Amino acid sequence: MSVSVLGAGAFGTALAIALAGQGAITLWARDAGDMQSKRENTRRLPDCRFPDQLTVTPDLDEAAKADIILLAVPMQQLRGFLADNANLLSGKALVACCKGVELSTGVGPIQIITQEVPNAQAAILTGPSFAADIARGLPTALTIAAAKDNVAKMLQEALTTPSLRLYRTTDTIGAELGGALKNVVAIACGTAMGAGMGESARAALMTRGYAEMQRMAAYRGADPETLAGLSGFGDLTLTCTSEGSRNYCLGLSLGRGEAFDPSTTTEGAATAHAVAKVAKDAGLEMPITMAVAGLLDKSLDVKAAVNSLLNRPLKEE
Ligand SMILES: NC(=O)C1=CN([C@@H]2O[C@H](COP(=O)(O)OP(=O)(O)OC[C@H]3O[C@@H](n4cnc5c(N)ncnc54)[C@H](O)[C@@H]3O)[C@@H](O)[C@H]2O)C=CC1
Ligand SMILES: O=C(CO)COP(=O)(O)O
Repeated sequence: MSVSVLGAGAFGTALAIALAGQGAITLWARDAGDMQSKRENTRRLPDCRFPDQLTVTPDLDEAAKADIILLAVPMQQLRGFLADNANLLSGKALVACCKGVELSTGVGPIQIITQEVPNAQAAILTGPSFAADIARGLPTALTIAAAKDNVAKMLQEALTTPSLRLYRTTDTIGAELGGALKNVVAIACGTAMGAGMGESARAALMTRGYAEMQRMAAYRGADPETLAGLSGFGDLTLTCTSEGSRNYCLGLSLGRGEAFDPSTTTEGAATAHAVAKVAKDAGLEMPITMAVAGLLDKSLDVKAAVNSLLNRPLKEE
């Protein structure tokens, strides 16, 4: 099975490096020139040299010939990218590698793939992993989800490496929501830590944030067990506790009242607004998500956000 990665940000580049150990792999980049000459993605993933089996190309027609295509463009760009290239991608196994909920529609990557490239086999690769860890070959475990188990199994076998271990599930909704929603909680946790609220506050936010994730997942028909796995609990743990996470760092900046580089990919920001809308329309209680959305659009300051959580009516856990 041939594999290509479309999108050469930190994660796409890291996956291409990791999978190059298994055989030839193509990485498509809009701006391939520098990477072709330097054999490194100096901008997004410095100090990780490309193996010989990795070919970087700006030619999408060439890259799209592979049987398995990993889609590593950011979440809010996914639909436009697929719509522009639907003919090239028709009939392929398309694996979303992005995490989030679409701002304009409230849906996740699997539904976007299904809508834009109807006869593709849609899947998602998600779970706790920093790009630099994967590129360096550090031990990592991820979830691969596809609606049909035979597709999930085929992808699990094709994309597992000696250091990257994939678990499979057919619960695509649970897998994509786990990865999407943990980023919103990471922003909340970063904010708490940045504002000096302490480790106990972070633990409370992680736990009650997880309860919100479970609530949204149940509403969307996911299996709660999926959220207890790598995509969900696993990714929540990583992203809410490490400055390696851009979403957590966005929160740190909010908590400290500092500026944050707007060009940084922080999927949790758009997802917070998307999920807040879905929750409001559905009557779901997601107060942490609402507080994060309020912090981001500046309708709440940190003090008001904390008060909005602490002053809620007392309830059973
Ligand atoms: N960086 C990480 O450690 C991890 C990232 N992810 C997910 O991977 C996705 C991508 O994130 P990163 O690679 O880290 O972001 P990044 O900011 O490093 O790179 C994004 C890349 O997407 C490209 N891009 C943007 N719009 C595009 C379009 N319309 N067509 C083609 N290319 C386009 C940009 O040129 C850039 O190379 C996100 O959803 C993120 O949540 C998942 C796990 C780990
Ligand atoms: O998804 C990630 C880890 O699993 C990466 O997190 P950030 O996008 O917050 O950097």
